[in-house]
Amino acid sequence: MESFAQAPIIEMSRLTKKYGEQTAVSQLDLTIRRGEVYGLLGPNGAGKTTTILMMLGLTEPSSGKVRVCGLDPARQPLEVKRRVGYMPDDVGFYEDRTALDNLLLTARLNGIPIQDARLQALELLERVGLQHTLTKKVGAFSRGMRQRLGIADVLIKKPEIIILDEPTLGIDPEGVRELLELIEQLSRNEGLTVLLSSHHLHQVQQICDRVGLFVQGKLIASGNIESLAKQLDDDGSVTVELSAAPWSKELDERLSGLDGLLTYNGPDVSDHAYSSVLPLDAVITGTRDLTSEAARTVLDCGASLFGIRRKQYGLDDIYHRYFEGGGQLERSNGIQ
Ligand SMILES: Nc1ncnc2c1ncn2[C@@H]1O[C@H](COP(=O)(O)OP(=O)(O)OP(=O)(O)O)[C@@H](O)[C@H]1O
Repeated sequence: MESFAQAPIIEMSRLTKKYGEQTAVSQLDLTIRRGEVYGLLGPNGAGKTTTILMMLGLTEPSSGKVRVCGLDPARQPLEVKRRVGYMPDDVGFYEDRTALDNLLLTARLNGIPIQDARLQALELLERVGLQHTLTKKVGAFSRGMRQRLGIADVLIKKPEIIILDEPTLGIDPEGVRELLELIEQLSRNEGLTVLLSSHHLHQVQQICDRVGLFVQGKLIASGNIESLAKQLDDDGSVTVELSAAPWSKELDERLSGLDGLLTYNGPDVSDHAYSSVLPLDAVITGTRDLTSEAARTVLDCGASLFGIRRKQYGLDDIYHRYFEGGGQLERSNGIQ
């Protein structure tokens, strides 16, 4: 039986949104599980916001299906709104009121009794690190403080899912780190499902369990970083980078003759450089991992090994490969 933690909480199948002739979201198949932190990653105009609006019932799909907590947002928007907290990229507050006042207003709109609301709001302000700003008007808040208040504002109605559109936009690095930590804690400690839309690879990589890459309305890849890296590296080849000295003709020849080698990119050496004590670099790609054989070869040739590592693909490589290589769009079939 499927455990609670793995139960789907958001399901989209063949979800499509057209604006006139333009397809903003095309045939989207995606399932997000309870408690997951999922990152929607993609350039401007990729369809991230349109997807979010369909989940919230704020725009109707042209075709296909979306279910949020088992509900159809187009038919049951209020039910969905009760369960989902949405923080747009530019949160609006009453600027001449305090953070506490703003939270109490949101609580009132959500039908929370005033006594409970006050306690909850104070607790939330502490949780997002705004407990020392109780008398300050929101108009005087920094962007980072506003975003933290935005998170408290979506949490006050105790949602099952929070959707954050570019939550770290315009915040300094320290503020970003704190905000990401807060989001991660919310998911880990309280089982909250988090959907995060972003342009920032590194931030998404830090806290998301899985990432979906959107390009031109299509979800072209989805998975954890490891599985995306595998998709990137799907011909099974392994690349090893090494640094050694002194370099010799023998070392060159033996490395380029390794069994299972696909490509060898040795240093550009002159006779003089062969005797250099400065380490030189080589890149070896094989049909399998040649790290230990390459290391042994260096030592057998009487050279010192200054470094050797199997190349690991990060989200950066993946992002560039998918976003800059139109040819990769074909891989979109059958992802979950
Ligand atoms: N109300 C609308 N009417 C017509 N076209 C729209 C409308 N909303 C969005 N679009 C178009 O749909 C496409 C997807 O836009 P969307 O805002 O979903 O992208 P996005 O990935 O969220 O981009 P960004 O990162 O800039 O917010 C874009 O080409 C956009 O111009």
